[in-house]
Amino acid sequence: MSQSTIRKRSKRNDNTANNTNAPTAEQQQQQPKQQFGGISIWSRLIHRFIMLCMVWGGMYLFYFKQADHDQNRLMASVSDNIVDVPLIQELPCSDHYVQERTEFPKCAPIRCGRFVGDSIVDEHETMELRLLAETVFGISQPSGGVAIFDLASGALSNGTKFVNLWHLVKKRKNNLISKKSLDTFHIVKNKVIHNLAIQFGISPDQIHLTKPVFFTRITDAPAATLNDQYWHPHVDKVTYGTFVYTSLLYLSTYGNEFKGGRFFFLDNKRNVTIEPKFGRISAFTSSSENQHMVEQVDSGARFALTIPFTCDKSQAVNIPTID
Ligand SMILES: O=C(O)CCC(=O)C(=O)O
Ligand SMILES: [Fe+2]
Repeated sequence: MSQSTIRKRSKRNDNTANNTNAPTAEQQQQQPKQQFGGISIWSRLIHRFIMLCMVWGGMYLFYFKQADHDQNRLMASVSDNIVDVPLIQELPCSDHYVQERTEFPKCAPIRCGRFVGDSIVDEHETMELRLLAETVFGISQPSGGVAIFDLASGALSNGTKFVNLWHLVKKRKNNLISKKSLDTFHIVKNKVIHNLAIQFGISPDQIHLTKPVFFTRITDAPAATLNDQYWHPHVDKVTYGTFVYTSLLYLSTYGNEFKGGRFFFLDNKRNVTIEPKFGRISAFTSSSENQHMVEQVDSGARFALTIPFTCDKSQAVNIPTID
């Protein structure tokens, strides 16, 4: 309320204080005509205008929040700690599974979707696999921003090509991979299978590891090969052929060890974001209901392990053993 209004009001109060009796008809006629209940018409107009602005502002904010909510949803942020029960998003399955359901009824998904869990794999297991990745990538000199090591085939990025690490290990030319880290991998894989079976209503003994089972280290170095262009939207079943379930174990933390590099599910009306976090499992059915992409890494090094599964035993792979 303006100061002049306050002044006017106190003046009026003074007048009434002096007059103990009700105002005479003459006095009433002298009252300013533009006052209602003691507030000038201007004050009322300003008051109404402010109220209107507040209502419009509120509606505008609500609309924007709603629009943002429709376009993007942060499913799992780094500050979230998803323990005990995984966070699940169920989705209608794509038609891809129709044939798989008849061929592999205990493996093809009955329900589709995705889940995220931060306590499926423990800290020691994650650390063991992170160390494996760091050791292996220590001898890899990729030409671009992506270093890949496929645990199944042994292929390790080297320049614009690959070397076979298993050949080197078997020839005892190095001891980069220990039995302990491979045992840890199998423990992690079995934990993931257990969770996939629960979430997607399948039999744990009917899904099989398929290739490639790969570690990645992504930096901001410019792309030199097609493999380096990891940021394109894709559907894993189309890209890799045999995937029915994709699981990812993050071995480093977004915002802490690297910038950029978030994972986005590209749903019809919105993106659903997973922020990679050390020890976090993100798993999903691999068909078009889960189209996704990885944001470009701006700085630091992003480590992850992809563990994919198939229903088709003929597409299964074994990880070599070490004694
Ligand atoms: O590393 C990730 O978060 C996902 C990688 C991915 O989508 C892929 O390799 O197909
Ligand atoms: Fe993918």
